[in-house]
Amino acid sequence: MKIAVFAGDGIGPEVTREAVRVLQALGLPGLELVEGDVGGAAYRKHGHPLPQQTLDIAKASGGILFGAVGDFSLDGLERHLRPEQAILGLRKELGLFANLRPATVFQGLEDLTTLRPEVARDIDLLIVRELNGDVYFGEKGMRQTAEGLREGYDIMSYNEAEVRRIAHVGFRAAQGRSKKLCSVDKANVLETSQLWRDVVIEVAKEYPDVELSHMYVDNAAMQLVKNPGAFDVIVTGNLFGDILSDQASMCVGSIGLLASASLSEGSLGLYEPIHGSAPDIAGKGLANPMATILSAAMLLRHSFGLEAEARRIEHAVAKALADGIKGGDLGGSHGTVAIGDAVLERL
Ligand SMILES: NC(=O)c1ccc[n+]([C@@H]2O[C@H](COP(=O)([O-])OP(=O)(O)OC[C@H]3O[C@@H](n4cnc5c(N)ncnc54)[C@H](O)[C@@H]3O)[C@@H](O)[C@H]2O)c1
Ligand SMILES: CC(C)[C@H](C(=O)O)[C@@H](O)C(=O)O
Ligand SMILES: [Mg+2]
Repeated sequence: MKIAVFAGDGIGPEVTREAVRVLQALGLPGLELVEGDVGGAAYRKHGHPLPQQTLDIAKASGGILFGAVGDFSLDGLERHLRPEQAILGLRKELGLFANLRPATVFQGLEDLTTLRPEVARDIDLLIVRELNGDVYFGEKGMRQTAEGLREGYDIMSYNEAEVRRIAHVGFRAAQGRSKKLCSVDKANVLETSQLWRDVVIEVAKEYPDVELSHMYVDNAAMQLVKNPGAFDVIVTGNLFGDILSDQASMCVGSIGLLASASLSEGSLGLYEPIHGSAPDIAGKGLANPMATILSAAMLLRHSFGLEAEARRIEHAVAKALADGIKGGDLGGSHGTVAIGDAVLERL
């Protein structure tokens, strides 16, 4: 089994190292890890955030473990050379259109959240985020208005095929859980969202066992804090899913806990924490690697069908948390390596 490891920038290499140690400790037969450069690190070395050799490594692998990209000192580069283009390029080039971002409160650890424990207690939700379209990939640029003012623009659009394929992912995910799907949009204002809603309603006819509801994204942001336990599966577009998943992470406890899977039509997937390169704590050994370790579990489950091994990792993380192993993001004092050690001890 060949796994590509793209550590990236900032805390990316620190958290990825711990996830790799966990993968290695499982004794998986034929495990082969192949490293590749992405992000600002790749730009500095090769002049591009997503070099061809990295793409080749990705395509030759069965799954990709990704750290994070982003380097503020490179934010002045033309957009196509900025570090973030590595992750955007991989998602697009590899057809990784379905982003699964689960947010579940760890049992007995309701006090990790900044919400009141009785509000957070029931959180067990899954955000299904479309990852290949929306305002992220539309035409964009800078121009001048007739009055000579600078104007930035980004075209938001979805076609019906793009909405249909992510809607199916959402409905199937709901079928495997408690059969409730909430589609989040902004159909009261955006044509993109009206089409989204129309198509989701059409697809719903194929899933009579799933209860479909719709919610505007502003209300969804509010309900995620008011009554997060009421959500099961949320299906939404690229931009709304990005924002709501960071919010959901804090409902659970910390952005350092949330893993993700970005899936294609085939078995190739990319697995990464939902957080970024965290330049404010990079290089200090302070980052919580649990989100990346949990992403490695998702990799084993979704790309290699190794459910038992995935659960071993998830139980070890939950046990470490229950035993009081907490990073600074959770008000604790354990560093990156100490958290990795603690998970390894409990595998
Ligand atoms: N998929 C990705 O690679 C990805 C995702 C988000 C942001 N980014 C990039 O990362 C850079 C920083 O962005 P940002 O500051 O908005 O978001 P961020 O997620 O990097 O950090 C936000 C806050 O959360 C904290 N944090 C994040 N991960 C943590 C962890 N594992 N443990 C403890 N604390 C953690 C950070 O210290 C910071 O205070 C930017 O260049 C951005 O574009 C990349
Ligand atoms: C780094 C950025 C391009 C990325 C996104 O917006 O998708 C990140 O915020 C994420 O959540 O994975
Ligand atoms: Mg994000």
